[in-house]
Amino acid sequence: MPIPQSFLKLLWETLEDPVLLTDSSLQVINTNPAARNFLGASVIGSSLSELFGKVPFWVELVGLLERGGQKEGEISIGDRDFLCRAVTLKKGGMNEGLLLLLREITELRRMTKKLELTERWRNILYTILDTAYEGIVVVDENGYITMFNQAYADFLGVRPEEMIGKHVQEVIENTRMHIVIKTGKPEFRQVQRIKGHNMICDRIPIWEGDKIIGAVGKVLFRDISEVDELAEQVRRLKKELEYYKGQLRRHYQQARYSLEDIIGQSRVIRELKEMVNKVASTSSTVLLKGESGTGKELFAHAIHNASPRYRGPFIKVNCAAIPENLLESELFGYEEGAFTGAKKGGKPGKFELANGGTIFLDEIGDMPLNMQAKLLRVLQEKEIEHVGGNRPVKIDVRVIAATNRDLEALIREGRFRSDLFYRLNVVTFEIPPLRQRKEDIPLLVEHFLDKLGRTLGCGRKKITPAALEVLLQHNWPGNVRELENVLERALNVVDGPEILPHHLPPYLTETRTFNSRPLRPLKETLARVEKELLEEALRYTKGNCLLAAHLLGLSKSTFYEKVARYGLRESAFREYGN
Ligand SMILES: Nc1ncnc2c1ncn2[C@@H]1O[C@H](COP(=O)(O)OP(=O)(O)OP(=O)(O)O)[C@@H](O)[C@H]1O
Repeated sequence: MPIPQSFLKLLWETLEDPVLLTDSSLQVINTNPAARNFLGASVIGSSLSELFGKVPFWVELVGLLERGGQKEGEISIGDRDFLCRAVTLKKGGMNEGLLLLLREITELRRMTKKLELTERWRNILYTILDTAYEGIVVVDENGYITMFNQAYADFLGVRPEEMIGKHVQEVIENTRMHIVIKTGKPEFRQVQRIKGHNMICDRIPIWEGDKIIGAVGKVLFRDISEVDELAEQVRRLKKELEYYKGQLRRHYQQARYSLEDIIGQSRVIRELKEMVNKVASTSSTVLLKGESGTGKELFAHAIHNASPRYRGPFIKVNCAAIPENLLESELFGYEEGAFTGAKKGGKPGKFELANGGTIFLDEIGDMPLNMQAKLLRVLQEKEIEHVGGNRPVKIDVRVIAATNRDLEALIREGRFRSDLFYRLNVVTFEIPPLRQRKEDIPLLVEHFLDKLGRTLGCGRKKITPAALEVLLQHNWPGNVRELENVLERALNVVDGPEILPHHLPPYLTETRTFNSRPLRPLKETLARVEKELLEEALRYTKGNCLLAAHLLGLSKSTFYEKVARYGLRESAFREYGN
């Protein structure tokens, strides 16, 4: 029996899901009241691409219109999501438009996401529980077990899944979990005897608003005797720590680098290395100048190691890192009772620790003016005075100072004493920035690949000529330190045997690409981009000009005109067929 018209009309009027009818140009020509309520009366006459955006589903609708049949897909309108079923409407064997039935799935999607999130957290929680060292048990408001972790199960010799659903008193001896659920009072660090062991337990009620919904029990240590064992272990480790601290102190009081560790074949580096040999035999004060990361500290070590003092200590002081009020006592030491907090018996300063060796005063340009005066006196008198003391102590120390500041400019600004500058400036090493000795880069790269390969344990990697070229093009404001960091980063991302340009930090390659992009007249560039887009659309639609025109938002005639202008049509059809 045919369905009466009145029934269809009623269905159309009362259906809660929006329904849209379009013509062959995908323009909305009619809707049911639900669609108008949701999208507004102005929806009639608007095109689907305006409503949906040119999402993949819209593209499929264009195809559907040509082929006929039906399709289902997901679309978003505003912040709402819909499942959309599209059916071709036929008239006289021709596809004259589409009928679109929308079903809102926003809430469904939200719930699905929420469920996925809950599931993920549940997995995380279970993993944490099962990898915890402590035994953990969770009970519900009636004392029935809802969670039981692996550690607890191992201790009791049971299987966690078999414990779920049992009453806690059935499973754990001397438990008070069922009491904690009633009192609501947490119990911490309680001793509980289980399987002949004295365990330390926490029992914590779980509240939901003002209602107790369960409790968590934690067994902190498997047995108190373990606490004693741990305490013994801590005592032993402390002793070891003291021993290694001493070793470390001795290590840092020695210069670690010598001349062979200074890599570079540039003329200036060769000359500086020769100079190291010359000045090493004397005790003259040396001033090392150069930007940060150029290798000043390396040279300081090398000078000390090449000198007759090489068996003596090498003490480094970073003048910028020590707070101003501590610098004097750090450098010259203090007597007992010199100030509140002073150590019993006093403390020797860095100059005394460096006796018979070298003191390396790094960042000397940052030394406060009053300390500069005191340092000048030490350099002249070759003796120091403890803070809080009044008898001078003779010292035999070679001073090497370093700075990345322009000391002459600081003198002009009244921030550095000129008399100290002349005292320090006996022998000066000017270490040039890396950008002025780029010929050293390949050797440095090889050196760092060797060194880092060993320390990172990733083996010896190679560098491709293209990646080396990127390094040679860079300006290296951070000098050798920056180069070393860049290579370390590259070794952390490289997975094959060779470092390629894309393993280097993007800031090195990006500037190069930007700088090297050729500038062409705008018209020429726009035409090239337009041609590329037409080709891309034809390729995507496998030569379907109508669809390609739709995709680019062009009328058929404009599209054909452009295709002809760029001589594309024939080649596109030949290559991909229609
Ligand atoms: N010629 C070189 N050969 C090998 N390694 C070098 C060279 N120059 C510098 N380095 C390395 O670069 C890093 C920075 O060097 P160093 O600390 O000596 O620089 P610096 O000039 O003292 O820096 P800052 O002024 O910031 O203290 C170190 O790891 C050092 O070993």
